Formats: sequence, C-alpha cells, structure tokens
Amino acid sequence: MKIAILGYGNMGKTYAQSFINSGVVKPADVFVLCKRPPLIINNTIPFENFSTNSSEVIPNADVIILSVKPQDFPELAKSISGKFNDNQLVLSVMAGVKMASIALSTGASKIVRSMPNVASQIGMGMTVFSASGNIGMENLMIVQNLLNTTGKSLYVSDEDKIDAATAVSGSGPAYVFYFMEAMMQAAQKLGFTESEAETLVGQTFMGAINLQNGSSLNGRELIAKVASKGGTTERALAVMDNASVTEIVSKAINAANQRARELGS
Ligand SMILES: NC(=O)C1=CN([C@@H]2O[C@H](COP(=O)(O)OP(=O)(O)OC[C@H]3O[C@@H](n4cnc5c(N)ncnc54)[C@H](O)[C@@H]3O)[C@@H](O)[C@H]2O)C=CC1
Ligand SMILES: O=C(O)[C@@H]1CCC=N1
Repeated sequence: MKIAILGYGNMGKTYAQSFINSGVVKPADVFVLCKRPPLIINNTIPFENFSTNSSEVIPNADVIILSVKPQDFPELAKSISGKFNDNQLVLSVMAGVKMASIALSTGASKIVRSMPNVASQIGMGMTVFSASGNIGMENLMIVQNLLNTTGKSLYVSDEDKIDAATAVSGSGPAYVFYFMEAMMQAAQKLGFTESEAETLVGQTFMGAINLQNGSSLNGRELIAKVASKGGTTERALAVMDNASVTEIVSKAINAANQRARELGS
C-alpha cells in the first residue's frame, strides 16, 4: 500500500513512523508533500519521496493523508483540487474540517475523517473516525488497520461526534498535562524540588491509570478506596467540589467542541 502525507508536522510524521514501524507500509511507499524540502531526514523514507509539488506525490498513493492545520487547508486544497482518482482514499486528521467541505474543495470522493491524539506518537493514541457513505467495509478495514498502528480506534457513523471526540480525546492529553502541572506546582510549594515533584506526580498518574484499567470499579468507587472518612483526600475533594471543578471541566470540553465546529464553518 502506498501512502501520501500532505503536511509533515507532528501528526504527519507520527503517522508515517507508525505505519512504517508496524510493517504495514514500506518506507519506500511513503510520499510526502512539504512546504520546503527537508535538509535532514532522520527516518527511513527515501529522500526522493519528499516533494513540494503535490502532482509528484498524490498520483503515487492509495491513501492520502491530510495533516495540515485547518487554517492552512484552503491554500492546500487549491493546489490539490482535481488531482484525485475515484479509487484513492483521503484520510483527514484536521480538526473541524468536514468531509463535505474536503470533497467540495478537493474533488476527492472517498473521504475518512479522523481525530487522533498526540499519544499516537508512542502507539498509545486514541483515534475516532467516520467515513463518507461511498466507502465500503473493505476500505474501512484498510483505514482502521492503518489507524490501529497508532493505538486504539473507534468508528462513529455520526460525523458530529468527530468534533466531540476532538474536544475529549484529541485535545485531552493537554488537559491531563495541565492537571499534572498544577499538582507539580502545588508539590513544589510544599517543599519538593521540581524533579521530586515530577516523580511524585508522574508515578501517581501512572499508578492511578493502571489501577483504573485493571478494575471493574467506577470512578466514584475508586475514589472511595482512597478517601478515608474524615481524612485528607476527603478534605481536598471538598475544595474541588466547592470550586465546581467537574462543571469547569465540562465547560472547557464544550468550549473545545464549539471551537472544532467553528474551524469547520
Ligand atoms: N497535534 C495534535 O495533538 C493533533 C493535531 N491534529 C490535527 O492535525 C493537523 C496537523 O497538526 P500538527 O501536526 O500538530 O501541526 P504541525 O504544524 O506540526 O504540522 C503541519 C505541517 O503542515 C505543513 N503545511 C502547511 N501547509 C502546507 C502545504 N500547503 N503544503 C504542504 N505542507 C504544508 C506545515 O509546514 C507543517 O509541517 C491539524 O489539522 C490538527 O487539527 C489532530 C489531533 C491531534
Ligand atoms: O488543538 C487543536 O486544535 C488540535 C486538535 C486536537 C489537538 N490538537
């Protein structure tokens, strides 16, 4: 299978590397469209597969990945419009941009829209994807096999859920880093060094996630295992409840969902 990657940044590189490392795609079968030719290539894709001309990249590919920023898509779309054939699959990772608008601005017909996250870099990503109605089961399986090289994937038939997933799992790693950062700052205020705070918080997240993964208990039940009656955790959680942290998280995720919709309009 031959792949074209249009936009070789965080996500474009992650996809190229995951497909190659998993053995699903050969390095020589990855073609990259970039704004400037790279000076050094520190992976196995042959140098001649990189181009600034989409006409040298798109005809080679069975699957074409759109991995530029949503704001850069209109310019890219102009340069690739009309260059697709009906057998080629277009796989977008762009936040917000709808399948209908990709079809309209590029002339591509078989479109899959996906929302990965940054943990795809280490094979622990979460990707939610949806497909245009003309994509059969066989093609859907091809795409899912590619996506699964980056972690877990979930198919949704309702495209609006891609914007919702963008707000939950796409942006989600940043929320986790934000909460970790807040805990690390608090730990330092209590006298730990930066590196000690990192160890305390990092291992706490790792332990909690693994405990939760292997458990049939829900979040409230797991909290009850930690929070002794009249103890320290109960006191901390009361502060969070009083500050309506749950509602704030919900508000933040709704704002991200709204922004994904704006990016597509
Ligand atoms: N970074 C993340 O965690 C996630 C990003 N995404 C989506 O992935 C897409 C890419 O994001 P990143 O990789 O983080 O951005 P990035 O800025 O790292 O990469 C975008 C690349 O596209 C290139 N580019 C822009 N216009 C181009 C053109 N006309 N022709 C060729 N190359 C062009 C840029 O030079 C850059 O290398 C975005 O649409 C974003 O919504 C989705 C999920 C997670
Ligand atoms: O922040 C963004 O717009 C992109 C989409 C999800 C993660 N990064």
